[in-house]
Amino acid sequence: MTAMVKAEGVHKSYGAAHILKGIDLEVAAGEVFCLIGPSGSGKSTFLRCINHLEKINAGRLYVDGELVGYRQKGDKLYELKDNEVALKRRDIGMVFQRFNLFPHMTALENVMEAPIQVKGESKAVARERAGKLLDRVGLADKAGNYPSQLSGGQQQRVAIARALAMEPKLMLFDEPTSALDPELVGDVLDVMRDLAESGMTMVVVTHEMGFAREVGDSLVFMDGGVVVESGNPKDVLTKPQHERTKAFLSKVL
Ligand SMILES: Nc1ncnc2c1ncn2[C@@H]1O[C@H](COP(=O)(O)OP(=O)(O)OP(=O)(O)O)[C@@H](O)[C@H]1O
Repeated sequence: MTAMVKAEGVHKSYGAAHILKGIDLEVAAGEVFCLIGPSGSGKSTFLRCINHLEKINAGRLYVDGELVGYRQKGDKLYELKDNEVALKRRDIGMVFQRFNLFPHMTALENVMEAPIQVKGESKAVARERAGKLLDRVGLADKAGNYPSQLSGGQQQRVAIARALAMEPKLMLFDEPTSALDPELVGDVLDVMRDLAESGMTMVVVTHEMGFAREVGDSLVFMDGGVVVESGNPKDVLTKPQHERTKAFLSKVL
C-alpha cells in the first residue's frame, strides 16, 4: 500500500541554520501519526514541508505517492509552478496553533469560503456542507457568530471544520491546543478523536501526551532535527529506549 506521507532523508535549513537533518518516516493511510519533541526540534518545520509551505533542501518527500513541490522526469527534478503547488495543497488540510479565522466572516462563512473561492463551488452546496461540518464539531448553534464572539476552543473547532470543507485526504495539526485555556482543550481533542475514528490520516504535532497515547497509531520523538525514536505511542511513552526520549518525557509527563 502507498504511504500517505513518505520522507526520505529530508533536510531543511534556514540560511546557515540546519534544522532538519535527514528525516525518514512513513505515515500510512488512515493513521494518526503524532510528532513530539522539545521546542525548536523542527516539528513544525517538518509539518510545513509536507504541504510545501517550506521547501526542503535535500531528500525526497511524497504525499500519496507524489513528490511534494517537484515533478520528476528521468533523474531530474523540476519545481512545480505556484498554481500546481496550490492544486496539490487542496488535498491537505492544516490546522495551526493560532486559528487565523477571517474576522469579518461568521463561522459558517469561514467554513464556506475555500470551496467557493478555490473550487468554484456554488454557495448553496458550500453552505449545506458547512452546516453539517459545524454540526460535526459541535457548533451548529454558533454558525452565525463571528470569531470574536467565540471562545478559543470554539474558534479552533471552526478552523478544523474549515479545513475539512475542502475534503482533504490528509490533515496536518500543528499544536492545535497549545494556545487554548486548559478547560477548552478537551472539546478540541474530542473533535480530533472523532476525526481519527472516521479514518482520516492525521499528522499531529502535539504536547498532549494523553491524546498521543490514546488516539495515536504511531509516535515519533524528534530532537535536534532528527528522529530519535519511533513506534507505538504506548511503548515509546512508557518504555522509551533512548536517553534523550527519557529525559524529554521525564519533563513533560
Ligand atoms: N522561517 C524561519 N526562519 C528562520 N528560522 C526558523 C524559521 N522557522 C523556524 N526556524 C527555526 O527552526 C528551528 C525549528 O523550529 P520549529 O518551529 O520547526 O520547531 P518545533 O519543534 O516545532 O518547536 P515548537 O515546539 O517550539 O513549536 C527553531 O530554531 C526556529 O527558530
